[in-house]
Amino acid sequence: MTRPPSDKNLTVAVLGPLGTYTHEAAYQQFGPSVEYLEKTTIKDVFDALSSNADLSVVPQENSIFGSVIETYDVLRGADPGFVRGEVMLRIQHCLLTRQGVKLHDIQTVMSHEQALGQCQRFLKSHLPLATLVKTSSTAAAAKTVVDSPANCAAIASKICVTLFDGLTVQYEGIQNEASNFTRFFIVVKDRKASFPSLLVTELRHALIQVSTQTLPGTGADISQLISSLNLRVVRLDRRPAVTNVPFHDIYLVEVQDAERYKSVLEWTSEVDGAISRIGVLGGNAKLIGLW
Ligand SMILES: O=C(O)C(=O)C[C@]1(C(=O)O)C=C[C@@H](O)C=C1
Repeated sequence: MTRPPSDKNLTVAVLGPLGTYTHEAAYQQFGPSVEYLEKTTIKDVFDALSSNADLSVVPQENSIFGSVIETYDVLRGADPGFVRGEVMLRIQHCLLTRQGVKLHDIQTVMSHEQALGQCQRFLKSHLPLATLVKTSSTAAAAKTVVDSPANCAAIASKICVTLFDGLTVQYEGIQNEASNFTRFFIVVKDRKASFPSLLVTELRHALIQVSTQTLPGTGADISQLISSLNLRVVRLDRRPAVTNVPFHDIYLVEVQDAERYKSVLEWTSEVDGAISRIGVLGGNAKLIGLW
């Protein structure tokens, strides 16, 4: 492992523009002394690890709307980066418009698909006829509303009102449930990449890509592969493998066991052992996170 960069020199890629929840989550973890790189899409945030970012922060799952598909679509790939930490953020969505706009004027509501999904109930009851437009992020929607016709609104964080001139909060806390949290992953380039010591945790998590042989009927099936890990599975996501074999999937298996594995060394060797067992059974497994 190379020497960890000092916090002052750290560059952290986030979904932009500034004002997104991803930026807020990264700021909660790393504060004002690091440099934030604003990227247009979640894929771009991951890709920044191959150019100028030391770390990337990406949304992983929301407590109302579930897994963030764009993130898992990168995590299922050949070079997905390596998860080294997590941050949890409370999400309070607001309906933002230009000043002077009334609720009945609104015909278009823009936001990231996660935010539109988390606010479905409000949209159905207050703006049932509005056209919903997906944007690359919540803050991108807020920024667009500033220069759009008055009948446009955005779902975004209240912070956007202070960042983009001319916006006002029409409604606050419009998500389906008062309690709303998004969990974010902190990602580095690969397992060998350095990471700040503040990310060393007691959580004992690992994230593993698992898939069966592509030819049906050869090798162990997915339930045998996952049970051969012999680790406590806490999350399971599945995405198509995007090969020419239809319905061949990649499973993203998150395991955790802080109770049983007190030392990092013991945990790491247990996870590495579990991955080799999958290979012995004829499956494919790749470690893509350890924190
Ligand atoms: O658009 C943003 O503000 C983001 O940071 C993305 C994102 C997500 O993809 O889940 C992050 C947190 C909220 O759940 C809504 C949107």
